[in-house]
Amino acid sequence: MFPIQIAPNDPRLTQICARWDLTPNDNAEFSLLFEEDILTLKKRDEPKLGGIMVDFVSGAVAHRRKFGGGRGQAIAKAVGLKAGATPTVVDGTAGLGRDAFVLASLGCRVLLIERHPVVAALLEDGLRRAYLDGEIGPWMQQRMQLVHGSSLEALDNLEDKPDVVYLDPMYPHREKSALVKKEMRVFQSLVGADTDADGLLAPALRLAQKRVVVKRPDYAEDLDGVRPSTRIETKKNRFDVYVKAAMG
Ligand SMILES: C[S@@+](CC[C@H](N)C(=O)[O-])C[C@H]1O[C@@H](n2cnc3c(N)ncnc32)[C@H](O)[C@@H]1O
Repeated sequence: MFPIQIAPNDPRLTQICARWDLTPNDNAEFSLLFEEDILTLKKRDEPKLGGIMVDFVSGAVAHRRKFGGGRGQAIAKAVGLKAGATPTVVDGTAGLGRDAFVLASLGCRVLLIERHPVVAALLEDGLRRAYLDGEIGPWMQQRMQLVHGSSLEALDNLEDKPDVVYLDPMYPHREKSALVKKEMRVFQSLVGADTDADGLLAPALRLAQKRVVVKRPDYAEDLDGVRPSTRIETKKNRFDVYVKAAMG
């Protein structure tokens, strides 16, 4: 049960609490509210940080889909997207679904697994609105599906083996907190560090047919101390690629 503050007279929030096992609590650190039909999370004592929400239809994520470099992006190369190869992907650490959305918008079918109930609630709300959108709704319904649970178990229980398992666990930030984007600060204080992330690599390698891709900050050590087959570097991050078989 995760304690959360909600507006008591909004029946949509009462439903969300029941569905995601959230406990309405007036003194909770975080509050959930609808802002213009968008489920939003705020840190109660730090309103200046603003809210976090999932919006695939407009805003930064939609902008990146339209103008963000398509299959030339590092993440696309890392999962092996190329002419004639559009891999299926399990995103084992879905978060706010941004990376998964980039891959889905490039044609990949992505199963998103998220264990934090509040993050999963925000993600489901973002998917609900995206599924209804006239432009992206039809392919979103086909390509992005959410599962709530821990990938530490779920990866070993999936029947359909994807080409790629993608992992982006939380990593403690090195930058001074003032430099971390406001939205990221709310997200980090909600989720914390994924200290058990090393345990994801082995089940990911068992499940993926072709490769496992791990997104890491450039200063981070290898996941579970295992050296990848290759690395794709970006300005702040790198994608560690563990190759099992050629993309074909
Ligand atoms: C850094 S965020 C991922 C951000 C995501 N790549 C994006 O583009 O929005 C990491 C997320 O993974 C989730 N997570 C960590 N370990 C997990 C596990 N074992 N199973 C499912 N979700 C997990 C955390 O709750 C958090 O929401």
